[in-house]
Amino acid sequence: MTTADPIVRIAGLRLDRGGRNVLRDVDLVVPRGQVVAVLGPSGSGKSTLLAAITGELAPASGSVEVLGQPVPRNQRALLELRKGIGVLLQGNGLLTDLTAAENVALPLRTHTRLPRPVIDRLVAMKLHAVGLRAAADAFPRELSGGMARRVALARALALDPPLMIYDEPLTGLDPIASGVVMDLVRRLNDHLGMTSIVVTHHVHETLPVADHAVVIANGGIVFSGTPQALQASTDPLVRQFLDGQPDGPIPFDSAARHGAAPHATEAA
Ligand SMILES: Nc1ncnc2c1ncn2[C@@H]1O[C@H](COP(=O)(O)OP(=O)(O)OP(=O)(O)O)[C@@H](O)[C@H]1O
Repeated sequence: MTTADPIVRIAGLRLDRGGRNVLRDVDLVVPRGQVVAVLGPSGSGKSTLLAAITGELAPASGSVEVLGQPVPRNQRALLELRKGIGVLLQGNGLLTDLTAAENVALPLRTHTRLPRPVIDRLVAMKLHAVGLRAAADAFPRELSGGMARRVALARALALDPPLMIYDEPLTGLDPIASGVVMDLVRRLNDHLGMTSIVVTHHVHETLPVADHAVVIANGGIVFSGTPQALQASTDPLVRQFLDGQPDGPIPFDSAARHGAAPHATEAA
């Protein structure tokens, strides 16, 4: 892979879940170094798109290339690729009986054979990067929601992944903590030379730090462009989502539009 190659290249992608089509005709290129916001209403398929990028979900058709290679179906090759993808999930996933430092050390212990002093040093660096070096010995229950999210971020960064994926990084955070996390997303992306994909419905907190925005609705990408172009869009679909209007071209029950029965797990 050369430095000019995109980090993610998706072409003609169709994704199905539970026998139902969720996304179709998706084309997306994420250039190296960018922060790309993937926006869209609940249930539009944002997490489904992430699942295709991390190889959890195989395409029904089309192609997904990540870090210069088609996402492998072979488990061993997939695990290798995933070492290059840091993922921050909305639930944090911190282990409650381990300290912040021990949580951050986990991926290093699992995936490397580095000696203990080197791991300790790397953990201190990652905690420092998220402004939490002083909290190294704290347990997750002793941290605020924003601090716990930053520890989870430090853990996702542990193996220096070239690609970071954030799935709803602001869920449950107050406006101040949200600002801190989004600022970190941008600064870490630039300082550590990463590329970031941020899936969220927190439009107003995310657009200021994004280089590019994509809006998913009604089974596909309905907007792709700069945050400025998104804010200026007059497309009724985009406006309905941005302005939070209940009535418009995005149906309340998006499954109904596809002519299939809503899935049992569909969010209310
Ligand atoms: N494992 C699954 N099996 C069947 N259907 C699924 C599965 N996961 C998601 N879906 C369906 O796929 C559609 C898209 O879901 P997805 O979670 O990707 O949306 P989302 O945009 O990430 O939503 P949210 O913002 O609420 O997290 C929904 O209709 C959902 O019910």
